[in-house]
Amino acid sequence: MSDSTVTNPNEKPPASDSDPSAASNAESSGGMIDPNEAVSPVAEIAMAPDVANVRRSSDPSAGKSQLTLSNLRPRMVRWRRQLARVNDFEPILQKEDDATIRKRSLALRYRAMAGEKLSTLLPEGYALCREAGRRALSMRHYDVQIVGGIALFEGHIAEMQTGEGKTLTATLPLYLHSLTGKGAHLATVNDYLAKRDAEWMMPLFEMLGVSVGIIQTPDDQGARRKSYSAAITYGTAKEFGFDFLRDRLLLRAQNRMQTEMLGGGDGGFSDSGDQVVMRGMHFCLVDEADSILIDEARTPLIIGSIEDNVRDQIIETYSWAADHATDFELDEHFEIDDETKRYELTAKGRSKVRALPKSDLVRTMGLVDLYEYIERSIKVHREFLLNRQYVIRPSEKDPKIDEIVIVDEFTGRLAEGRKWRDGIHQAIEAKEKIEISVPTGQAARITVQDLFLRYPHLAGMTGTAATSARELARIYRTPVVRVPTNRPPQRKQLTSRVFGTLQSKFEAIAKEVAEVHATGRPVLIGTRSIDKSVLLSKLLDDLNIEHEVLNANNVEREAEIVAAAGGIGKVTVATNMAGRGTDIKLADEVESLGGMHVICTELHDAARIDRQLIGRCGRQGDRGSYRQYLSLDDDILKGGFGQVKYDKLKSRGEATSGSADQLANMFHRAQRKVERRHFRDRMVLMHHEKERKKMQREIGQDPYLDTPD
Ligand SMILES: Nc1ncnc2c1ncn2[C@@H]1O[C@H](COP(=O)(O)OP(=O)(O)OP(=O)(O)O)[C@@H](O)[C@H]1O
Repeated sequence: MSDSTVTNPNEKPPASDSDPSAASNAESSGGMIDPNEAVSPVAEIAMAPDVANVRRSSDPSAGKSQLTLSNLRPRMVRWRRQLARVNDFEPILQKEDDATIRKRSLALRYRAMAGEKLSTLLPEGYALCREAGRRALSMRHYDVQIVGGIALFEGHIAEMQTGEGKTLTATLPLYLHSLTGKGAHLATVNDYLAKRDAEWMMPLFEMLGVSVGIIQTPDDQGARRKSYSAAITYGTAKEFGFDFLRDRLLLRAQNRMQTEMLGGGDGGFSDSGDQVVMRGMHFCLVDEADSILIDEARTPLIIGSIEDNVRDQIIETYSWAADHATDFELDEHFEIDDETKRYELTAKGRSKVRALPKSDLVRTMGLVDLYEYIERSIKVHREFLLNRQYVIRPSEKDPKIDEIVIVDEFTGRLAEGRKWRDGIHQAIEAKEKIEISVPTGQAARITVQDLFLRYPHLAGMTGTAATSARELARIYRTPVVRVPTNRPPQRKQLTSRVFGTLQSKFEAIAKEVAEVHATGRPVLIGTRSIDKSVLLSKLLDDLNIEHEVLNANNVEREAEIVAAAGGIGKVTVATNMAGRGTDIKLADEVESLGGMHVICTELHDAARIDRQLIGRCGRQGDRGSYRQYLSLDDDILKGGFGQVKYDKLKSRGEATSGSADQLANMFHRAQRKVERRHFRDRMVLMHHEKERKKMQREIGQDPYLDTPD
């Protein structure tokens, strides 16, 4: 394919700022409820519809895309000018053949390598990317995507509604930054998405002569090195972090850290044969930025080392505590602090611990430690439930051994390779009577925050950053801008329903599913845990409604289930793994029936997770609707208001028949409380990490390698 049949009549500069047809901010927020909307420091861009895409065959007289501004911030004026320059290139590039496009790309690379500023190369670079997208993928970057791409290049977090094409937008800053030859990384949440997005966008990059590498968890060092040597590398945040740590350990072993730390090293080679895999950190674009930069920021990435000589003693004490955890009664033997959620033994509880039978090994443990083991074990027995927070499955390394795999609350996926901290993971293993993986000491660790702050150029994309805008700006110095949708969203919110108990709520949900199902519209139901997805599935079976269940237990079939979920009459029950990165394509007839209907069965700890699920419908301006179902025994009420108030609400719920929809706001209040608590936790973690690093630097240690447990 060389010459394009599409001509571009855009010859005039874009229209004025005050275009009345510009999409309003309300439209650009997707009509969704955002409790923090009023206070969120998110910059808004308002744009007129990108007529060039729509016009292609139908309206040859349509003018150039117009960008209007909701305010006159200088950066937005600049972005508008840049968009105009990108658009100016379009008619020229469209007339050129593939080889010329590639030559142009090569010329840009030489200019970038010669030191020309990337911002000067942006208009031609983005226009080339757009042209390559149009030819190789049949997707021409919309104007809103170009502006999103400019915001990303300038180190922002771009909030783009779900389904607006973040994958394609990412190609713009990745391509531009790759020109300097220092490597551009795209960090996403899991291997599946890294591979899918890279392979999807590959033809575009190939057309521009840009190499792409993909990092997957099982890759060996050789494969990793090759992927990092590509101009653009897709991978998960976790793998980027582990590779950074492994390289650092290697460099220290080879005594090369000093130069590295002083900035002299370029991550090159060693004499001993072993080589680092990364070639430094230059630019990283973080997909699902809120999830990676905020949710995951709480768990540090750790590489273990050194066998612990008191391992046996520790293992035995975990088992001992697990055997006795249920002997302890709330209030009599232990208390739970409402604010901190800490479990603390009472005087009576402590004396009970002292009186418990103990083996010789357990007896040699300090008493204070024994109290802690018991407190932790009680907590685990009460709060960590099989098939909710975790599943048990044969270990990948050794299938004869079972292991605990965390179900990520935020993504609904199995969080491979992750462990709870502070002995929680081991206490759960003891409770489940499987092999206890006592930590072996840390060789290296890094928090997600530190990892990304090491990139001199950082940007992010997300569907739902508004609620985290302050935090993102504060920690990463990445301002959030909201990019409007290409077409006005048509997603309808139906009134929330509140019920007394989970049972009555689920029955009402099943009824609604049956009603919508009868119209032929596809229905997607999101549940907060695997066991609830199973419960709902049983209810649907009772009503003879054919459906699919998508949860962390059947991840192999995910692609197949998702591909079918938008078909006529399809019903899909999913844990919130369907909330991210899943593009559900609607069958043609579905749009005229009203699009997909999404049912949220519970609020999540963070409002943005709910918004992710809702974002499965009404994508790219499609029609769609959603409804939130709640009940007085929902976990969010316990998290937000504490056990005592929760118990009261629960008993009130048990006495309630029918619905109590007027209480819906209370649930959102509870959610905001939980969000605030998590925010405080993250700030405390950040503060401690900062102090620790400062102290270690003062005594000449490496904060990533010389890590206390
Ligand atoms: N410029 C474009 N032209 C044509 N189709 C597009 C364009 N941009 C995006 N799309 C289509 O929009 C759909 C959504 O894209 P994508 O999966 O990248 O969205 P997303 O923003 O990542 O959504 P989510 O937040 O749900 O992951 C895809 O089917 C893609 O093909």
